[in-house]
Amino acid sequence: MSELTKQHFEACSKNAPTVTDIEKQTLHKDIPDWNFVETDGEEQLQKIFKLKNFAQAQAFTNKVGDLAEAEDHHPAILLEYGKVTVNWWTHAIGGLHKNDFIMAARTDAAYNDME
Ligand SMILES: C[C@H](O)[C@H](O)[C@H]1CNC2=NC(N)=NC(=O)C2=N1
Repeated sequence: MSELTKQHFEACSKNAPTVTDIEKQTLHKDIPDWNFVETDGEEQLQKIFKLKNFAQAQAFTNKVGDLAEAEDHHPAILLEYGKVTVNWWTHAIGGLHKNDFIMAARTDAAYNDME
């Protein structure tokens, strides 16, 4: 499990900077299966998770929802049969903050708990 999962979640104001390219590269090493995507001009982390069926995908979606509520930091989640697509970014700054990498690592841990 990535050490990032245990890192402290930082309070993030709308004046906080997005991660630098160097920070991005370093943080990405902990969550290498996540892809950088751009949606509406905002950079996001995205990963597609495979599950056995709809019920499992729904259960995983709920786990991710619980992680989000615990930190008041929310992803976009697309729930499909046997498949969940999760996007993390920080709406307040219109891009990526370290918090998004922490949430991605926690999402991976929640997925590993499903198996
Ligand atoms: C008021 C509330 O704390 C904010 O609107 C939160 C809610 N969840 C959030 N989630 C994400 N991903 N980014 C935010 O900037 C954000 N802001």
